[in-house]
Amino acid sequence: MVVQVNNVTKRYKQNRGVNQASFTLHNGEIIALVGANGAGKSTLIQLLIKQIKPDTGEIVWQDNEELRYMPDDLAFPEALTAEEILHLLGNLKKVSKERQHIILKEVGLFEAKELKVGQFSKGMRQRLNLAQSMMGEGSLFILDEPTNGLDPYWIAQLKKVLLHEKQNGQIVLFSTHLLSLAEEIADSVILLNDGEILATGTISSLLERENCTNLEQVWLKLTKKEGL
Ligand SMILES: Nc1ncnc2c1ncn2[C@@H]1O[C@H](COP(=O)(O)OP(=O)(O)OP(=O)(O)O)[C@@H](O)[C@H]1O
Repeated sequence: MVVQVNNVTKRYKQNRGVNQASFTLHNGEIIALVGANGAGKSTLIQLLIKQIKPDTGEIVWQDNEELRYMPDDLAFPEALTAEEILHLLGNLKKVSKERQHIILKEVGLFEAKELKVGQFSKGMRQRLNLAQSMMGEGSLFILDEPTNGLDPYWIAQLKKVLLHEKQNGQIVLFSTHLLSLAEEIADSVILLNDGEILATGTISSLLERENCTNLEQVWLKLTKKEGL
């Protein structure tokens, strides 16, 4: 499956949002969406998941439009347990109990499955958020700042999950402020700044084109933050 984003613009007040974004997403590819606070990453993600509509431009899907999504923050009912929440969502998304338990194990919440979410730490809530996004169908997997609140062990586990999804032929698109993570696991990068795509392409092509040795240098150079 391929997703094409053609000249997509979404303007909020003061012209912020996303301006004339164009790129193509391919199967079996991990794409990192990077950019400063307010650059437009979440806006672009909301456009991709059809939570908002573009003012102009279009997003064209070559195949069915099913996707899975991990928002940057997801409030769960505090009085329910992790198992109950996955069970409810599993019924909606037709995911077997066995698969629900496998996912709980993958995100390290199997032992805590009978604890109420109200007793969860921030990292545990984020892992439950990851778990809900791993359920269901769809060949586009979108994650908005998935490392938020995760400790180094769980960031390492998240990397494994994303690489595994890629091996299964998924398109994995995630936003992040961790440029080293983008460099480590992403095939390509979309660098947003003030709603504009400043650069897009494979990591190696960006490094070569900008004559830089790492993504941080590319980011500082293109966003003109060198020397700050
Ligand atoms: N619903 C909205 N109404 C008005 N302005 C908005 C809305 N959503 C986003 N914006 C503005 O659009 C711009 C891009 O915001 P967005 O949340 O997409 O950035 P981001 O790159 O995800 O930022 P961060 O790294 O801080 O999460 C910002 O200037 C923001 O204030």
